[in-house]
Parts: sequence; structure tokens; C-alpha cells
Amino acid sequence: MSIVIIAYLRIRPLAGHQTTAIEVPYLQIVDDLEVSMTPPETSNAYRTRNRAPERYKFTKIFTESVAQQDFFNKTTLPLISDLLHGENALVFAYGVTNSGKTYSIMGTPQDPGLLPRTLDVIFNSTRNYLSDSKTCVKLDDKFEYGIWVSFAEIYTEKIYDLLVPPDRQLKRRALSLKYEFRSGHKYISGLKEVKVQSIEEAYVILREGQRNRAVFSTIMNQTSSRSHSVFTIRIVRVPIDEDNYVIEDPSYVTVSKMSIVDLAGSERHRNTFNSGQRLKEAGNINKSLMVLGQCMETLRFNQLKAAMGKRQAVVPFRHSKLTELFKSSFEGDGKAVMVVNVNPFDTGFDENSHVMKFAAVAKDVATWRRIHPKLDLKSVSGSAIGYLPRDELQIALGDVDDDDEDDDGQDDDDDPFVDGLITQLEDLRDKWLDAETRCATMESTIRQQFAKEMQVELGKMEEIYISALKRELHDRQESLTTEIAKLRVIVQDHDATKQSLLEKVLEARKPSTPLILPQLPQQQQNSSPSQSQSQSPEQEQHSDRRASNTLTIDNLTELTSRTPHPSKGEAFDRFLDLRKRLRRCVFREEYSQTLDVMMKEVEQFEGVSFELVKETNMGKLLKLVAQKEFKDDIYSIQSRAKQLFKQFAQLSIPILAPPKKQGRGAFNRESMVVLSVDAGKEEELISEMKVALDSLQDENQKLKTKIKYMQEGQKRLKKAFEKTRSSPRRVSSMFSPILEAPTISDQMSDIDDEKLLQYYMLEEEADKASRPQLASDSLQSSTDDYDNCGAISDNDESLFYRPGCQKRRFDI
Ligand SMILES: Nc1ncnc2c1ncn2[C@@H]1O[C@H](COP(=O)(O)OP(=O)(O)OP(=O)(O)O)[C@@H](O)[C@H]1O
Repeated sequence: MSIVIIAYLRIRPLAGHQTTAIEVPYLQIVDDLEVSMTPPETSNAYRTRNRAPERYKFTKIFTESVAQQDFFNKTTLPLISDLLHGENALVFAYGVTNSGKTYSIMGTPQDPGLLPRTLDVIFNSTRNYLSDSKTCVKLDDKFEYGIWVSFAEIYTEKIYDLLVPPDRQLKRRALSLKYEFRSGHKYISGLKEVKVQSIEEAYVILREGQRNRAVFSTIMNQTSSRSHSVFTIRIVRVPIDEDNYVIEDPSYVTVSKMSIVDLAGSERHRNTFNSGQRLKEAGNINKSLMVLGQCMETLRFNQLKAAMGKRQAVVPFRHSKLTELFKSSFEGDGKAVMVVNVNPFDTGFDENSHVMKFAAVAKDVATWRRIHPKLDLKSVSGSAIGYLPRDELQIALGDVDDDDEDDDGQDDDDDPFVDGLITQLEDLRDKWLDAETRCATMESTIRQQFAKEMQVELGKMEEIYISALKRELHDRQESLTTEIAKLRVIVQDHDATKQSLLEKVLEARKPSTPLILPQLPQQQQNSSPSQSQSQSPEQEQHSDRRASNTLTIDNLTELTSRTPHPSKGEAFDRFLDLRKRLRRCVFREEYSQTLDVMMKEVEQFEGVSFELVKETNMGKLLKLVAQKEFKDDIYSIQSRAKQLFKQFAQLSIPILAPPKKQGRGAFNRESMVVLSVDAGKEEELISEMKVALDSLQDENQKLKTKIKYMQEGQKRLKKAFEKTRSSPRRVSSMFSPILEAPTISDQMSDIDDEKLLQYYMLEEEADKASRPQLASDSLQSSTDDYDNCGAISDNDESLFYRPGCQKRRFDI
């Protein structure tokens, strides 16, 4: 049957007068079995490891409020029952200094700890006398119990007897560990074991040991927490027969022990600023606690290896006195109970985390429980043997303590040859164990070294990686900065362009440079309130003066539908080439016939536009030539250049020409509007203007056609009038307003459809009146048209209102 090491956690309360040194509590109780520890920022764990909370499980957690009695009942009482039934037990308190180990084990006179209470219960149970606590274990009354106690101290890897007072020289004799052949376990050779008959005797022994410990501490200038104290209670259980005699047969005697250990504080010497003896102490404490930790780890590994069917490693029990002594307990000979003490109020996270980690490993160690043979009391016979001191008992039980210095050695029945072989075997066994241990230690050291090196390597790699990342980041940042700078320049350029455009727009908005457009039809005027504004007289004058700079609707159209850049065409190349040749000739002063030929070429160049001249810089060159003085200018180069320059300069006039002077068909001053152009709305305005222009052109076309028809009609009307001089007065009075009226084209703007209709009516009437005499082809063809529309009578108004006819007339 496997058993695990039992681990209890006891949290020390903060004493009433104390104030905590820990600002933020790092230990939280999750439930009865689990605590969580969050590394605070000040801890090493926070700086070096991950910062996630660490969780630790225990067999049970006792909070600050637990009473000593309750703590004892739940942790140690069950072990006492086992002990009195022949099982071994180990209780040890583990924790940093000041965490409450001694308080848990010894307690105070008013509130005793586990050890005094254990003694109390043992005597309550084995004697008929009950102490005040009255806590006891129910036992079979067929046994007699002998109780022996011993008290030892392990200090700097040496074992001392606390029940031996210091001698006159104040010297302490260190005891050695011996091998008990029968059980195969180590015991402290020469340790005084005192048989106690009552609880009082036991307390006296306990106090004696504590006093000696305090004296030794003073002698050695040590503090109590620097050593491990081991109090052992040995129970010898002997059956009694029906006649109440103790059965003397040693095979029916069971010996069990319970050790209660108050371990030294587990703090590390680097945190305690020790030197000299203190450092040695710390080193040795650390050694035994470290080995204890290693043993736990190895036992745990072996457990896992066993599960995988692998070979088990040697547990380094022999590396310290503490582990060597309690090897059997950790190997399953009885229960092992660990009391983990923590003081989260004035002990740092790192120290307690170390304790917790140890506990976490130890808690999971499972060992195979050794079953002690049960006594069959029915078959017991013989005489009683009574109680014997341990050494006598050992002899009675046949134990051979080979290397015990205090023992004389051999039994008379022992064979020296066999003893020699056994010794050799022991030596070999020891050597083998040593070798195994060295091997395990080496492996562990190598692993640690390797882990350290790996850590260093990983650290380096991390550094390299981080620096590479930084470099990369820096490069990217730089390239981004450059990119941003470039973009800024572009934005600035754009801003400049925008600015200049805005300035132009503003310039255009100024009353000095109005954007003058012909009055739009009613519909468009309504859509743009600004268009309904008319010019003030000053503005009119101004616009007159600057007529050449005014952007008219014609110019606008011309500008927006300007032909592509001349440099793209073949004419441009030729003209440019011509200019280059001309310039070369002028600069070399080759005033020969060549220059004349070139001038002729320029003069005869077809399709010269203002832009072509401007883009090829021909204008400038001609100006230059015009200003140049020629000797014997037989080809009149200078005057020809002047002429050409003027001629080319005039090419620009159609584009930026002032509005056509007023006249028939031109836009009069009243029909002009001044538009203010909002920034960024130029495009919109231009497209609006285009639409307006289109509609104006349509309108214009229609009007022209109407005028043409009217003129024709007027001619015909005149003719008809001449032919019908003899007609009734009524007719002539009807025609008189028309004949006196100005020409139709002059009235163009006043003519609307209504009037046009009247003209046609008169024309028709005159036509009808003269029809008998008329035979002209033109009129005939005209009446043919009417005939096609249907019958015509004098009063037939439907002539003009019949859809087909009316449409034909108005569609023109
Ligand atoms: N559960 C507790 N309730 C009340 N007081 C306690 C408790 N635990 C410890 N103390 C008090 O805390 C102080 C330190 O405790 P203790 O001496 O037991 O610590 P320790 O771990 O044994 O230290 P060291 O390793 O130095 O021996 C003592 O004054 C003790 O009375």
C-alpha cells in the first residue's frame, strides 16, 4: 500500500503589537486545500520569473485563527493511534525563521504545542491515569506499553544529545549514526533514551532538553533556530497473557517510534548577511534542508520513473545527517507529516515561495508502506519479560549493532568470519551507495550547470534578438520619417499650388477682374442667386478698362476646350527646329541668304498658333532679332522680324480678346452679369457655364431661324401689300403698324411667340386676299404646305391651331 507525505500549512497570525512589513498581501487562501501566492513587484520572482500567481495544494490549510488543540487533533492525534499500534511516525515543522515552527511543536506553557500534547495523549491512553486534557486513544488492554524518550539536536551536521548536560570543559560530544542491522535503518548511537513512567517525567525530560539546548546555544553563540531538534518517543508494546503476565517472547514485542522535529529556519544565507560561524551554520542548515529537498525530489522522480518502468535513482539520504536519520520514514516506514509554517506578514515572498515549492514536491512523494506483522495473541505463550532498556531489548531481540562504539561488540555466538563478511558487505554497500550518490550529485550538478548555461545563452539570444528588433525598428522609423518628409514636401507643393490657384480665384473675384458672363436664361438665373446681381456703374467702367483681361463666356469655352499642347504635334517639332536653326544663325551672325531663307520659312509656316510661338520661344527670338542691329541688312531681316513678332503677338487676341463691341447679335451691357467664384467651385462653375452656353447657342439658333423666316415673311408681306393697294381700308389699317415697325431683326429680343403668330395671321390674310392674282411659285409652294395641313377658310382659326400645322411652323 502506498502512502504519501502529508503536508499541512499553518499560517502564522500577526501579533497584536506587530505591524506588517508587507505592504500588499501576496498570499491568498483559495480554499481549505489551496493557497495562491502572487509575486509582488519587489520580489526576485517578479523580476526574474513569470509574474503569474503560484498555486500550492496541501492536505489541509490552517489559517491564523486555528487553536493549538484543534491543530493537534487534526494533524498528530491520528499518528499517535498508529504509534500505539506499532507504526512509526515522523512529524517535522518546516519554514523560515519566525514562521511559528517552535510555536507549533512546543507551544507555550499556557498553550502547549504538538509535542507536549502528544506526550499527554500517549500517557492518557497507556496509563490508567488521565491528564487534564483527557484526550486519549482507545487501546487494546491486552498489551503493556513501555515509553522511552530521547532528545537530540543536529547542528552544523553534528548530532548532540540534549539530555546530556555540558561537561566541565563545556564540550559537547557529537554522536554518530549507526546502522541497525535488523531493521536496516540508522539510529543515533549513544543517544540517551530515558524510560518515562508518567507525563510529569516526560515533561521534565522535555524541559531538560530545552534547557540544555538553550545552554548549548549560548556556549556556541548560536540561535536556537540554527539547529534541528529531534524529540523521539519510542513505544515498546508487549502483550500480556490471560493471567496478566507480560509475555517474554521477543517475537511478540513491537517497537515503534515517533519523532517530532523542529527544523531550523529555511532562509538562505544570502538573505541573512551571515559570516563566519553564522555562515557555516547557514551552510550546514542549508545543506541538510537542501538534501532534504533533493531527497524529496528524487523520491518523486523515482515514483514517476517507476510508473514508466525505468530504473530508479539513488536517493541522497546519506548526504546529510537529517535525511540519513529519517531515511526509513521517507521510505514508507510509517507516516511522515510535514507542518509547513508561513508568516506572510513579515517574511518576503521569495523565502516563502521557496518553502512552498519544497512542500509541493514533498507532498506528492508516495512510498510503499511497510506492514508490521500483527501479533496473534492466541498463540502467545511463555513467561513475561517485563520492560527492558533499549540496549537490553536489542540484545533480547537479537539486534547486532556492529559499529557502535559504545557497544563492546559481539555476542559470544557470533562467528567472526561471518561478521567480517558482513562488515565487508556493509563497506561495499556503503561504497556502492556513495558511488551512486556521487553519480546522482554529478548528474544534478551537470544539469544545474547546463540549465544555467542555457539560461545565459537564452539571455544572450534574447539580447541579440531584442537589439536586432530595435535596429529594425529604428530603420523602419527612419524610412518612415524620410517618407513623411517627402510627403510633407509634396503636400507643401500642393499647398503652394492650391494657394496660387486660390489667389487667382481671389483675383478673379475682385471687382477689378470680374468674371463676366452673358445673362443666362431665366431658369439658370434662378438657380444661382449671385448671377442675378447686376454691375454697378463703377464696376462697368472698370470692366471696360480691363476688357482685355476679362474672361468672357467665349474665352472660357475656348480655354476649356483648348487643343492639346502643341509640343505633342509634328508642327511643334518643325517649328522648334526652325527656331533653333534661326537662333544659331543669328548668334553666329550669319546674315547671309541662309537667314533670309529661314525667315521666309517662318513667314510661310502654316498653322502658326499663339501657343506654338510661345512654347517654342519663337516670339522671344523674333523680339531679339527685331532689336538687333544688322550691318547691311539687305534682306530687311530686322523689320521682317518685327513684323512677324507683331503678327504672332496678335495670335493671342482671339483667346483673351475683350467682348465684341456692341451691335446686332452681340451681348449688350445689361445682359452681362458679374459672377463671384467660390474657391474650389471653378470646375462646377465652368460646367454650369457650358450648359448655359449650350442652351444659349440653341436659343440663338432658334432665333436665327425665326428671323430668317420672318424676313422672308416680311418680304412676302411687302409684295402682297403692294399687290393689294386697292384692298379695303380695314386691311391697310391692319398692316400699318407692321409696316411702320422697325425691322424684325431689330425687334428680335421683343418678339415672342404671340407676336409671331399675329404676323403669320396677317400674312395669311394678305395671302388669301391676293390669292386669285397670285401664281408665283414660291407662294404656291407655300400654300401647298398649307394644303397639306388641311382645308383653309377665312375664319378657320384651326389653321394655326391644328397641331400638325402649328407644329410645322414652330418647329422651324
Ligand atoms: N500561531 C501562532 N499564534 C500566536 N503566536 C505565534 C504563532 N506562531 C508563532 N507565534 C509567535 O511568533 C514568534 C515566532 O515563532 P517561533 O519561534 O515559533 O518561530 P520559528 O519558526 O520557530 O523561528 P525559529 O526558526 O527562529 O525558531 C513567537 O513569539 C511565537 O510565540
